[in-house]
Amino acid sequence: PGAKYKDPKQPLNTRVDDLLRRMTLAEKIGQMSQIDQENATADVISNYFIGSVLRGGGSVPAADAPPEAWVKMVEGIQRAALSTRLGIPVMFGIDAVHGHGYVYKATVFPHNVGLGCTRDPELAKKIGAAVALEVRATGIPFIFAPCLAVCRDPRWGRCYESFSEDPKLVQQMASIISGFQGEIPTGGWRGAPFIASQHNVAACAKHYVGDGGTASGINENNTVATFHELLGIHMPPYYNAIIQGVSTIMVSYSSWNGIKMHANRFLVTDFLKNKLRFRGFVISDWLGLDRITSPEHADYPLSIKLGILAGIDMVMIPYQYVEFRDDLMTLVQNGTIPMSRIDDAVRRILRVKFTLGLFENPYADTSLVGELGKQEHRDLAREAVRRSLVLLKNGKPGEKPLLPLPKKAHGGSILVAGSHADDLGSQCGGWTIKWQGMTGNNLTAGTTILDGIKSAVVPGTDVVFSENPDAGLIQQNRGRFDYAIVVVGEHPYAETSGDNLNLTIPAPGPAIIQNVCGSIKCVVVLVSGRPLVVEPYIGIIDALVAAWLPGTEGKGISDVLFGDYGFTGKLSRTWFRSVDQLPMNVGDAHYHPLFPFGFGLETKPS
Ligand SMILES: OC[C@@H]1[C@@H](O)[C@H](O)[C@@H](O)c2nc(-c3ccccc3)cn21
Repeated sequence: PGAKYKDPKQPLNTRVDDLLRRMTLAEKIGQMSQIDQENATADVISNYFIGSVLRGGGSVPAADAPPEAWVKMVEGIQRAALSTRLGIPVMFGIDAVHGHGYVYKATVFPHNVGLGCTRDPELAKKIGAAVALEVRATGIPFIFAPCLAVCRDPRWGRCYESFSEDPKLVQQMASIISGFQGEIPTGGWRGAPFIASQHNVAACAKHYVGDGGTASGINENNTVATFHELLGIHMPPYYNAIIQGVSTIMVSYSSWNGIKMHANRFLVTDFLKNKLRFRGFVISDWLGLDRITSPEHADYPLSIKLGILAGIDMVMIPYQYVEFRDDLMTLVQNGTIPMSRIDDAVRRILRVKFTLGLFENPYADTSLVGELGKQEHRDLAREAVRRSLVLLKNGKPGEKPLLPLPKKAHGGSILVAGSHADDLGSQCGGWTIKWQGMTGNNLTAGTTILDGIKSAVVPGTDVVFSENPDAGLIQQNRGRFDYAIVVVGEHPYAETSGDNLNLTIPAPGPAIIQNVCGSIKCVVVLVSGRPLVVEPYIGIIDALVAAWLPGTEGKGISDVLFGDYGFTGKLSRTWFRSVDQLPMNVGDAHYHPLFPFGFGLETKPS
């Protein structure tokens, strides 16, 4: 009969043990190696027994590639892996962090900071399930999501990837994992990886642990906290992730009290693997081992020794696979790293691959290509946009509310102004088509906020769009407009490029607010990854809406502005008065925000 590990009727652990004992050290190290797709040729995959490939820095099959092209690319890599002696399938991973954002015409959902404002775990699950289908449409079974950071300082460039500053709200939204992977059966199955079907994907809870607590929000920096504070603020979401059977956990670039997380055996092995009984695999971040030293890669053998002994199982190398293999081989052969550590890593990786069904289904289910960007998913994203919006002001003191806006202007025109009114890329933010995101309207398929406004007003209504209207013109024409919608905010960024100490609305946003709102009744819609400085303008603004980074479904904003739906969102983060107050989070002794955590005005559907 064939080898036991190839028999799906065998118990999982029997398959793992049977396969492990057949593997050479080179094959084991291969399984621990994740390389970037840019160097994943058939020869490299087969000669180095590569276990995983990611789409990382910047490669796509082609510009505007359809799902079939992604399927073909992943298939080529898989065929090479299956041609090896033991035929262990490769696991392809990608950052589907707000929908399958890297893929042309995928549905792009609101980034996590906005989803947190819905406070709806069931919505999170539905989104997870939809994203899993869009990822599977491209033949990919593994995503580096969700980010479970508890962002404690909005100056951090990754704060929009965090559901909230409040660990309990992040724990609630961690239910997105049950959408990605499928709902774990009640009872039994504690801590072991769980993937329900070929319509689900292996998820990755990241970045373990305390990524959102770095000093002054400096990316990849140091989180100063007692163990009690770490457990109280940053650890809770990982309990929820493990209970849901999360398959993988990614280690943070950051340090805890000066110790690099990628070298922290106490937290990765003693606590996560032994105390919390996490049974999936732990993956490093990109060059995470290299960055244990400064300068990075200064002593790769030392980096590998510290990272692997800390408990990292799979290494996102992503290019130095020869050096990684050679150095790790040496460290095992000279006894620095025991074979038992290697076997633990490979066992965990194989457990996830068997649970994913990769041995039985190494190739894509091409019947799913139609799931990418499906209207049903776009409708779900539009609902998420509606429910993520937070109404911070509605009418000046003593004046009647401005929202919901009338769809029919009373004789006048409607002015739409601002850099973000007609910019699909900016409303999607980072991790969209490109790592850093893009501005403009031809990056993918979607509707801008302006598109939504135009389709919401009654036909014949004059909507005037001026990205950056001249102050004089506004003055002269002020009588012409019933009201104005000013859409301004941040341009796309990701990771360190988003670190920002002043958090002011980028120019020319403030000038546009002052020019327009100084003359015309205005609602300001802020497109940003986090709270920004608004206090200087709040007096001249009639209504203020936090829209966060809504993604491709811009109609979700006009749906609520014009009253088809009411505002229901509540702040997932404290809205500071001034950056001098930061960090300032709900529960702090000194807490004098402009708008507190949980704040949000409501309107009824009109
Ligand atoms: O894309 C893979 C992972 C992602 O999952 C992590 O959340 C994130 O920290 C990350 N940064 C880089 C990355 C950083 C600098 C240059 C090139 C790539 C790569 N990655």
